[in-house]
Amino acid sequence: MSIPGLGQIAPQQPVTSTTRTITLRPFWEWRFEVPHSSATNAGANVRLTSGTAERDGTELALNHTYTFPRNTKSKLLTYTGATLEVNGECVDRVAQYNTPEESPQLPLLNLHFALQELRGAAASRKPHTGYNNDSSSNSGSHGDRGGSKAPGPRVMICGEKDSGKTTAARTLAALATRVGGQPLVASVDPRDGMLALPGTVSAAVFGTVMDVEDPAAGFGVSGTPSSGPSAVPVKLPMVYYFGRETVDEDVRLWKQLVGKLGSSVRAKLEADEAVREAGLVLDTPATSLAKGDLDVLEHLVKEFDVNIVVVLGSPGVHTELQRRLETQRTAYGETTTLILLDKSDGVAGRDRDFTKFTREAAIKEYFFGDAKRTLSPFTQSVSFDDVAIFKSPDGSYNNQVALERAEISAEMSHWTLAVMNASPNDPPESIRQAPVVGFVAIADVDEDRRRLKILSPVSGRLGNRPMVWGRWPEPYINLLG
Ligand SMILES: Nc1ncnc2c1ncn2[C@@H]1O[C@H](COP(=O)(O)OP(=O)(O)OP(=O)(O)O)[C@@H](O)[C@H]1O
Repeated sequence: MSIPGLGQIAPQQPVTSTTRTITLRPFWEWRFEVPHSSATNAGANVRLTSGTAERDGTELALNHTYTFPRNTKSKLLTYTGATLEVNGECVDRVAQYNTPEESPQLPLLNLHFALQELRGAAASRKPHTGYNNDSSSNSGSHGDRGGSKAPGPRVMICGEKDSGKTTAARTLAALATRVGGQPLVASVDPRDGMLALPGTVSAAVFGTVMDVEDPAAGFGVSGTPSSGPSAVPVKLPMVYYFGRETVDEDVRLWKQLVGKLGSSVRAKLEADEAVREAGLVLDTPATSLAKGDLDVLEHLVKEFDVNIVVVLGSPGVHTELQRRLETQRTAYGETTTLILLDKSDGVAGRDRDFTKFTREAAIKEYFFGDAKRTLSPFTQSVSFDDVAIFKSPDGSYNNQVALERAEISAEMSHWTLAVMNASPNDPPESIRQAPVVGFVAIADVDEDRRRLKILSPVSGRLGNRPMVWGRWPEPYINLLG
């Protein structure tokens, strides 16, 4: 049980240049926030000078200075006790717990150990045979594998907005990776964008350490292959483009894309023994008790063969899901276990300015890199008639109308488009549901000469691949400015 607010000292005012020493006892958390209004742009520098500490499951190296950039809200936690040296601009506080049992981290840690046991059990089962995975199948059509051997745990994390879902998913993945596991991690919350720009759903194998300094703590675009060096081994995500902010803006399309992602996940669990053993961690969109939200979660349980559902801080959602899932079985014949965990009182709320800054920073980082690695994107001037840009016809919510070719217009300026792994001549529906190979940004539109200036992370002809112009994230002004 966590006791909200127990022993916390009042938040400090932003400190600009003094170096401070923070001493943490076991299970204490150093909670910090680097404001996006930080004047210096330098962020906060933190050095672990003794003991051990981690950010969302990934350990910090001793005596290495980490820089947390603007717009980071997070915590460093220690299980053993630690001393930190902190310098730079941040608002921080220490959450103190008299015993480990009071820490909101303990239930998550216990969950990790329980998952490790299930992974061990999966390893002792032989992989199943005879299941013919159809990766082109759509939602719900993945068949019964009752006779086959189940993979390791498929854990879905759900809860209300700002309940700590993504942090829990990242921590469980990092802890599994630390003991040599290679779990799949999937995010179907288009607001976040895991290892990809917002507006997407994605999945990747996490078999290596995450980037502690990333504002998204290893889920950001800096963790993917780029033309520059990388601080940590990159992950290779499977990405599908939704192009909307919330699921309810186009439930049908979201379900189709989740179906594609589910097929990719099943194929990966099937093909790779280490991944099969470690299973899946699934991060979900924020949920209320509304019927539509619960339908979304139920859909995910089926699509990803979820056998463990973790509900953070919402007894109502827990009870309702329990009722809905009681009689259901996974494709491996398993029942689904529901676990209700307290929401940590440390989870930070994020207002619209914060999330907008985060999105814009992700887009900028995708093309230009960050303080640690500068990328040099390519700018190409192309005739509009030599590229294939698709969009949904205006007003066509819930996907009743197929994609159509976009007409050139100044409105395209500064939008980010998804480049699809398809041919421009494919049917619009196939284009829409194709995997994403990358993103480009429209830097300028010349309607008179029918030319576009397009920014892309790599060189290469753009006409070979169709591009999709969504409705979200909003255009990022002045990428080249
Ligand atoms: N114990 C903590 N101390 C300080 N910050 C925390 C703590 N736990 C989580 N955070 C931060 O709080 C913010 C929200 O957490 P998180 O993204 O995990 O919530 P979420 O439920 O996934 O949010 P959403 O509903 O928007 O998807 C993040 O910036 C995260 O790093």
